[in-house]
Amino acid sequence: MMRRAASSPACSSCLASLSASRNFTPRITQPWLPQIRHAHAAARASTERPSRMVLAENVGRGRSGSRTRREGPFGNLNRRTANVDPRRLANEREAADRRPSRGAPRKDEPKDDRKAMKMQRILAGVPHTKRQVIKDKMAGYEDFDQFDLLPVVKEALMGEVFRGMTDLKPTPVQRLALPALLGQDTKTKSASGSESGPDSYLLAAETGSGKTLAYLLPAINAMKKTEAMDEDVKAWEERRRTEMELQAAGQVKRKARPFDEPHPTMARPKVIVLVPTSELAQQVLRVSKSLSHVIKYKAEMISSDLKPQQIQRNVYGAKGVDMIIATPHLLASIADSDPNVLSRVNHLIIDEADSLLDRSFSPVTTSIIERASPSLKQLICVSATIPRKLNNYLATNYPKMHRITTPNLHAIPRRVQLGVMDVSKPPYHNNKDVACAEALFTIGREAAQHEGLNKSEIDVRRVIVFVNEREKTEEVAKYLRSKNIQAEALHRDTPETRHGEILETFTSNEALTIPAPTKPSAMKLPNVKALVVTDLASRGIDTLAVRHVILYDVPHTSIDFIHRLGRAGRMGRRGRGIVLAGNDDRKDVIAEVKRSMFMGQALI
Ligand SMILES: Nc1ncnc2c1ncn2[C@@H]1O[C@H](COP(=O)(O)OP(=O)(O)OP(=O)(O)O)[C@@H](O)[C@H]1O
Repeated sequence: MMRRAASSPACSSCLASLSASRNFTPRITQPWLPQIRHAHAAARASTERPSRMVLAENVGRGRSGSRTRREGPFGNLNRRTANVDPRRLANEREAADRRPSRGAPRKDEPKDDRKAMKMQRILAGVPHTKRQVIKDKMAGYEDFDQFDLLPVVKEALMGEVFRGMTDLKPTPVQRLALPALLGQDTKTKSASGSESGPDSYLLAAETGSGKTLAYLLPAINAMKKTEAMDEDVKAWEERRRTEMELQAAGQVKRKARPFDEPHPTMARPKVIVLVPTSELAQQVLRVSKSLSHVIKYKAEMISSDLKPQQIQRNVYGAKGVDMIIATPHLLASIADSDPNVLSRVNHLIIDEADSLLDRSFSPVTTSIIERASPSLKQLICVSATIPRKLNNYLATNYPKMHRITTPNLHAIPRRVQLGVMDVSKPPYHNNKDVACAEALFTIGREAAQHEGLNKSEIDVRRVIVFVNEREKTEEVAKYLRSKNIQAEALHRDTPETRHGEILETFTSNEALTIPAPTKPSAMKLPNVKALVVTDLASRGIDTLAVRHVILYDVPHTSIDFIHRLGRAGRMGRRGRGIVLAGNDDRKDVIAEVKRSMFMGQALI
C-alpha cells in the first residue's frame, strides 16, 4: 500500500529520512519549506555540542604531535602511510631498479605502448640504464690483440677462421665475453665465482653476432694452458718418446711391440659443447676444426646422425679427444654407461641455452651439468634470447651467474627490413602458397634487374621459407616446384644424412652462381633457391649468404621472430624478411614487430 506524504510542514532532513523509507513520494513544492530549513539551522548553531556531521575546524591541518605508532588491536587501521620501515622501502626500490628481470619501465625509459606484444611478454627485459653501462664497458676493446689469448690461438683465428678477411674487429659480444672468460676482467671474475662451484656465465647477444667464437676461444685457450701442466699427458708423452727412440734404434720391432697405449684424454674431454641439433653440432665442429689445425687439439662431435661405430671412434679413439660437441641425450646416455666421460671436463658450454634448459631438454642437460660439476671451472650458457622462464631458472639455480648481455639484445637489427604481404586481399584470397610463389618471383626479378644484362654468370638468391608445422614444409615445397621454382623441404623426418647436404647450399659462404640462361628455360626462376623449413633451421644455423627470409606462417612468439629473421642480415649484412599475413593471423603483433624493428627497439 502506498504511504502518503506527511501533510504537516517538514524540514529537508526530516524529508530525507522519510524519503529513505520505501514507497514515499515527496511533495517538495510547498512554499513554506525554505523558512523551516532556516529555523532548523539556527537551532543547530545554538546547541553546545556540535553535530557529528560537522567537521572540525582544523581538519585540514594534520596532527601536531607525532603518533606514528598506535598500540592495540586496531592500531593498524586508518593509517595514512604504509606500516613499512622507510629504510627497507628505499632498499627495495633500489634493488628493483637494478633487477634485470623487472619488466616495469624506469622513469628515464621511453614509454612502451606495444599492447599486442605485451599480451604475451615472453622475453626478460634488459633495463635501459644497463644497456648504457654495457656500451661504455665495450668501448675498451677494439682489437683482437688486446685479449690475453695465446699467440697460437690468435694465429689460428686470423690464419684459419678469418682467412682472407681484412679489417677485423671483435663484435660487441666478443668485446664483452672474451675479457670476462679469459679472466682479464677481474670484476667479473669475483662476481661470478663461488667457493664451492664453477664460475658461471650467461652470454646473450643478437643472432649472427659471433657468439661461437666468443665462447670457443677462451675455452681452447684455457685448455692449451693447462695441457702443458697435465702430469698424465706429460708421462704418456715421455713413454711414447722412449718407445719411439727404441724403435728407431732397432732395439724393439714396431710390429712386435707397437706403442698402442691409449692417450690419457681418451674419452676424457676437457671441453664439452652442448647443442640442440646435429646440424648445429656439425657447424660448431667446423669452426673448432679450423682452429685445431693450428692450435693442435682434437675435437669431435657426437650426434644421432652418426653411426654407432663412428660415435665410438670419436669418443674412444686412441689419440684421445679434447673437445666434444654433442647433443645432450646422446652424451648423457654415454655418460650413463661410462661416468668417467665427464670426469675431467673443465669447460661446459650450453649453446642455445634457452632450448637446452627448457622443459623438454632441461632434465638431461642439468644431469650433465651435475655430473661434470666436480671438475668444472666454467659453465657457460649461450643464447640469442633470454625468455622469462630461462631468466627465472638461472636466477634460482645460479644466483651468482654473471650475465654478459649486449646493448641490442632482443632487437632485430635495423639493417633487416620487414615487409608485410596482406594475403587476405585479392589476388591471393588467403592463399599463402600463391603469395609465397609471388614473393619468390619478386625476389628473383629484383635480383635479375640488379645483375644487369650481358653477364655470363648470374647470382642465385638463397631464400629460407619458415612454416610452423612440419607437414606444411613438404606441401609448400611441392607447390613451389609445381610453379617451376627450385624448392626443398627440411624437417625432423627428413633422413638425417640428407640434412647437411640440403643445408649446405644455405650455410655456405661462397657465392652461388649459374651460367646466365641464353634462352627461356623450363625453370621459370633460375636465380632463386628456396628452402622450406620449420624451426629446425632457425636456431644457430649460420646462413651468412642468405638475404631473404619468408615467414609463411606468422611465428607464435617474439622469440621465434628473432630467431627466424636472424637467419638473414647476419654479421652486419643487410637482410629482408617478408611475412605473409592472412585472415587468421595476428596483424597487430606483426605491426608491432615491424615498428619495433624500425625503431631499433627490443622485442618483448
Ligand atoms: N669478429 C668477427 N668479424 C667478422 N665475422 C665474424 C666475427 N666473429 C664471428 N664472425 C662470423 O660471423 C658469423 C656468425 O657467427 P656465429 O654463428 O657465431 O653467430 P651467433 O651469434 O652464434 O648466431 P646465432 O645466435 O644465430 O647462433 C660466422 O660466420 C662467423 O665466422
